[in-house]
Amino acid sequence: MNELIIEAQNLTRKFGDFTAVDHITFDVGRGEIFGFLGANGAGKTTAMRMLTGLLSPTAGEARVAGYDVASQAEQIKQEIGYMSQKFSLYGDLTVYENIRLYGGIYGLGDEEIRKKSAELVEMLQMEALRDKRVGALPLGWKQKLAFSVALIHEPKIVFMDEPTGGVDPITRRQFWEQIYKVAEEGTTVFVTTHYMDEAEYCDRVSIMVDGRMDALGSPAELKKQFEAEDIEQVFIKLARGADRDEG
Ligand SMILES: Nc1ncnc2c1ncn2[C@@H]1O[C@H](COP(=O)(O)OP(=O)(O)OP(=O)(O)O)[C@@H](O)[C@H]1O
Repeated sequence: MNELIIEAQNLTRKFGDFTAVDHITFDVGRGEIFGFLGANGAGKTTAMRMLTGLLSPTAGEARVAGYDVASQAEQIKQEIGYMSQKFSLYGDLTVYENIRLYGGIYGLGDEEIRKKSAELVEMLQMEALRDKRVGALPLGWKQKLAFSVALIHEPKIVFMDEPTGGVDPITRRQFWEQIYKVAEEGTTVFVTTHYMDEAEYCDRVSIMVDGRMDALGSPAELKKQFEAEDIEQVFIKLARGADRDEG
């Protein structure tokens, strides 16, 4: 594999006696699209919080973009983008205002923000919507905008937590075209999803069960290993053995 953007070794997080993430070991390369799957409560959010420097591990270690998650969280925040359904754009601000706001949050200068805002609005073909309130846009547009905004500071890796929830398959497919483009340009994409067709679009997929990473490989490798027709079947075979499912 080329340059490694994530290197996790026995990464673990306990809450009291409960082990939410249990010694996970994996690498993710530059420009790779890495799918992070698991049933509700499997430990995905906890693992992502550690990888983004928001929560310290109780054992093991991880480096993201070359920085240690436990001791260099501030440097990591400069190198990553983050997008989730729950935490994202400001509905009361316009498209343009959101872009400018995030440019500021990510530490870009005024001139850079002006340049980037114009580029993003054009790339998204949102010129006509520039001054519209984001709250009034269709969900699919909001998602595309949130993705672009997460990339405004040209991070090495973007973490996405169920980025396409709630939209139709065609809009999801269009969103994935954007993901491919960004990955081709060298940005690593780390994505959680509940849509099994999306898992098939990833270069590699990991499946978490009860805090452990029970499967890791390309979609083709996993289908072969688990003698399954598709990733959904792999997922079901693994999830059947799980103790936790809070869904
Ligand atoms: N702060 C906390 N204190 C105690 N337990 C926690 C805490 N955060 C998470 N957990 C527990 O750790 C386990 C893993 O939770 P986590 O949110 O990481 O799962 P998940 O895979 O992201 O699930 P979902 O898909 O529902 O978001 C769950 O059993 C959860 O209740």
